[in-house]
Amino acid sequence: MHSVTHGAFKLSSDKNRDRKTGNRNRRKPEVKLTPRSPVMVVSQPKVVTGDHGFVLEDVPHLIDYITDVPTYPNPLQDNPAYAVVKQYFVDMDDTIAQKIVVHANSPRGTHFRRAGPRQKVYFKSDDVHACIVTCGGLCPGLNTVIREIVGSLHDMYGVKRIEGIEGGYSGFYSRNTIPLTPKAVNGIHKRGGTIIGTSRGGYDNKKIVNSIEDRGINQVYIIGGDGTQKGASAIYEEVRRRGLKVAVVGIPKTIDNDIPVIDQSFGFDTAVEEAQRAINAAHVEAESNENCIGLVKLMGRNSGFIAMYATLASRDVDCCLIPESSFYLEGPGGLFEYIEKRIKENGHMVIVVAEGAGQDLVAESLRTNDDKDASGNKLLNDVGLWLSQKIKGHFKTQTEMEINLKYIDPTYMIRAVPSNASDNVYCTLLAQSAVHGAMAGYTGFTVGPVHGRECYLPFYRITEKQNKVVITDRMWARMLSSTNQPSFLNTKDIIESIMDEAPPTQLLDDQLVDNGLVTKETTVC
Ligand SMILES: Nc1ncnc2c1ncn2[C@@H]1O[C@H](COP(=O)(O)OP(=O)(O)O)[C@@H](O)[C@H]1O
Ligand SMILES: O=P(O)(O)OC[C@H]1O[C@](O)(COP(=O)(O)O)[C@@H](O)[C@@H]1O
Ligand SMILES: [Mg+2]
Repeated sequence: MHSVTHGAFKLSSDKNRDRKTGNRNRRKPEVKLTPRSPVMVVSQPKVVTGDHGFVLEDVPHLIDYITDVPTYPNPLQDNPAYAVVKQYFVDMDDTIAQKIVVHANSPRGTHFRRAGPRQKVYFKSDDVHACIVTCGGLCPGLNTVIREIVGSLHDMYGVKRIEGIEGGYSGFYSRNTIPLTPKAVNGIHKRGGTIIGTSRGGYDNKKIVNSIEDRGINQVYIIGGDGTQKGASAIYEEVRRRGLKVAVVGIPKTIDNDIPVIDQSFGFDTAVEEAQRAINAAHVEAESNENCIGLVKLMGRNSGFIAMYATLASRDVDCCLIPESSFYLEGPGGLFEYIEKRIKENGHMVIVVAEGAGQDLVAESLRTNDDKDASGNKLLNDVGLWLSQKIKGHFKTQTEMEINLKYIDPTYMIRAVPSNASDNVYCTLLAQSAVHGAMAGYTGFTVGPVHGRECYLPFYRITEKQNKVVITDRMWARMLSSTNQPSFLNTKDIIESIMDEAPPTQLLDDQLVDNGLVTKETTVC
């Protein structure tokens, strides 16, 4: 293990040791490449340690691989709007704790670098040539993030050259760019979608970095979900391998809220709010018709957050089905039994199903579908349609009860709306933090709030796993108690859920040390 000092901390890096388990040669931050991309050397995580089990999972900086990068005073110091803020610039040693529920003897645990403007910047305003790209599925707030990146670069740092890459990653090498000026982006936050377009697939690492190099771009803002961030990480690695002075910044986007570590993703709040309209409609239909079931399908490929939060918010939902919690239809404790009971008691019911729920059951009765989208994401069977048919079939053939079923699929309508007020504010903070980070010379990072504070996170922290609803957690229990639905849980599900979800920060101090995640060395400030 070798260590170097970095600010007030000590930077430890053991190339052969797994950062989390401490086992040798078992785990390295994963950068998956498309088959066409050649194997690439992945830079080591910057893990910094301090007193009392303090660990900083730091992000790369241009000076990590380029020597003699000149610095300049931050132009914000002359900005009248910010001059009044007491201590506007972020202290170099400010970090944010990942875990805030602690005991008296808890180690200080994992921290992330606090986002925000720094005293020194590593780009002269006139030299900045920035670009923005949006990739993957739509999400409310994309236009707000674009608008606010342009605004922050222009108004705070006096940057004039900002371009939009058209139509996602492939736009880097197959399309013209779109000039983005404050005037061009004025008012776009009131529109859904993305003014620069998006796409799945088309990721070609070498061609993208060639395009960045050829165009003389030196700040790249990449807005997208888990797939996009894996691509962004590989772009950063290639930029670094070529020794380019280019800041590569990710801004996590996912309507499904499936990105880990950050509090929540932009657009999620809007999606939950918009889902209420569909649930209300289902409830009105269900209440007004005899023995009626209102069934609503919501987005959530692998994570059921939208369904869970929309259910909790609405209070009209009798059953919520999500990918993380398997369910079954027939027999005691099954869905059909519960529906019969609710209809007999209430005369109506509302079911919310996330699109990724029950895919194993659907695959059993439909032709197995192994199709993938252009990005390699598995295409899902329509669980809403399948469930409608199953419920109708059951009541027709197995019971005396006649039921009505109204199926509502608002999925794309929810995704296409503009972001609400709270998401707009959130997107503004994300964009400003991203710009401050790039101007300060940080690179190879993504930005997001951890316990309400904007942080710079290394790419691997948000791509190594997906954020999922923990069905042994209090939130799911709150949801179950609000609907009174069966839990459909068996012991195996509970054990699997606990094994999957135990976060590394729950480790105790000694375990952290034993596992080689931190060293016992401390640094003299
Ligand atoms: N493992 C990966 N490595 C590099 N690029 C990827 C990877 N996965 C997806 N991409 C690219 O990222 C973009 C968006 O990915 P996608 O999965 O469709 O959406 P999202 O980023 O929202 O999850 C696509 O252009 C896709 O080709
Ligand atoms: O039909 P499309 O546009 O490919 O996307 C549908 C998928 O996109 C999502 O809205 C978001 O997925 P991404 O975060 O991967 O973009 C999923 O909820 C949904 O399954
Ligand atoms: Mg995705």
